[in-house]
Amino acid sequence: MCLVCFVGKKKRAFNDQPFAYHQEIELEISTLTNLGSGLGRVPLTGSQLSTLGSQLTAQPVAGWVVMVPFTLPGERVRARVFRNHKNFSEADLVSVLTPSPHRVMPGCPLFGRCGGCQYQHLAYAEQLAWKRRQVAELLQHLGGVEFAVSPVIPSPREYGYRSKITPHFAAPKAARTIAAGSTPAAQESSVPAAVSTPDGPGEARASSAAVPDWPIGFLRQGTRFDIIDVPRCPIATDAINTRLAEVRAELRTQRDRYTRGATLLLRDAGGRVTTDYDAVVTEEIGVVGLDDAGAEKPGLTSPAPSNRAGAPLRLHFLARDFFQNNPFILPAFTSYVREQAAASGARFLVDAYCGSGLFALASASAFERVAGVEISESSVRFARENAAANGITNASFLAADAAAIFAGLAFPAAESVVVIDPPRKGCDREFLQQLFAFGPRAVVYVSCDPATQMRDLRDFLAAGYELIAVQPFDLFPQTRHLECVITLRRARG
Ligand SMILES: C[S@@+](CC[C@H](N)C(=O)[O-])C[C@H]1O[C@@H](n2cnc3c(N)ncnc32)[C@H](O)[C@@H]1O
Repeated sequence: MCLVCFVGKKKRAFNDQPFAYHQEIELEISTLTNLGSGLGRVPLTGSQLSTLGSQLTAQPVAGWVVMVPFTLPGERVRARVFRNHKNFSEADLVSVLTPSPHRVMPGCPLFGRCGGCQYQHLAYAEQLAWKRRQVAELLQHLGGVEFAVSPVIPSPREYGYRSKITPHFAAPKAARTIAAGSTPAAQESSVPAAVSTPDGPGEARASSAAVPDWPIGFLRQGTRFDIIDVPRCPIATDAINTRLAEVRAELRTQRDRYTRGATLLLRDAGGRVTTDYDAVVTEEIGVVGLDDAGAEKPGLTSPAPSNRAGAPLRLHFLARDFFQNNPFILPAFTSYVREQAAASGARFLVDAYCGSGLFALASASAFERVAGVEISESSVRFARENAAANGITNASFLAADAAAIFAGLAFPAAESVVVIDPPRKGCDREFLQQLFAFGPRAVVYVSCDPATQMRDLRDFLAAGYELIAVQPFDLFPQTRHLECVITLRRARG
């Protein structure tokens, strides 16, 4: 049998093997994927196996893989299949039959419908444990090494930490009155019915009636174009949420002026929120690495970075440019990078992909000289200004592709450490070739995508570097994202 279902705006034949469209199945969730979805296996019957026939690349010995977002390891769930792939199926959660002891009430009424968060239903300590495990698995599968991963350093704030959000809206004319769960995309993957409690429908279903006809918010879970209205985002700072309410009200009064969709920026720097992409904002990396009793927080072995005069770093940058989005963890994060770099015994530091100078300036007091490279000219302009404004005189910055830093670099390789913090796609080949040709004594590789980081790790190992430390940081609580810092030392060559 072949149904036709909607995928985005195109009609596509539904592959009904091994499950029919919207067939309900029961399964036990065994693990979480890197995308934050629960994964379980369902034994197939002999006739299902023979119908699948040549489609199978391998016999699903342990059972057919089914991904069910918003479920947790150890849970038994009922799920509704909405897509079959070659080797796995995707299904929506219908109900949790046996809940995990780690299931908690999500902090956001839109959890499960908004595509932004994946883990609000999982106790924070367990989020950290799973993220650590995922780094270990990526190390093994993509990096090709078994190595002890340190416990994930938590964010001081589990909610209210994000200092930047970018909500979207479509052209008002294109927007139409929709009922949650009734759009084509939502038909394809309907809203999970029970993301909060095992037997309760949760807010997601309860609030399905009132949907504004001009949503301003984030992408709906499981879609690429459908925007869900988000009046408040609990992972963003309070200041952002206050401003968000004002911005949304202003937009709605001027609705007729918009002929196209757009993406808004709300950037909180020290409690002041701007929506102007070209505004100059300031972030202070305060000395907040101590808990209320004055003890150091786990993971911090020295005070947060400061300039040579001992004052906290104050960094300026353009609101549109890159800056880390969780300022509360930055003292621990930048201290760790500086300590790892300094522990190599190097006298010189290169900060590749340096943005407005975060790691170079936070580490400058531990080195004779630091040099940064960054492709964004405005970020480099601010990195230079930030050095001067913080009284840092041993830092220089180059506006160029990262690979360009090595030509003419006056630092001796044997006395140098390179900090790398590339975009999600990881390091460019050209950059790695130049880096290996230079051959610094150590590398501290910071990444917001451990998958590309572990892919690059193979090249480091092949080039004669050995892995010294793997330290994840949770910059993004309630989401599947994490930051990982790996330290490498030159072993030979
Ligand atoms: C993840 S951010 C890190 C920025 C900085 N380390 C920080 O933490 O604030 C990556 C940076 O790499 C820059 N970038 C992207 N491609 C680059 C390239 N080919 N060469 C140099 N910088 C690049 C981006 O502009 C961005 O500022």
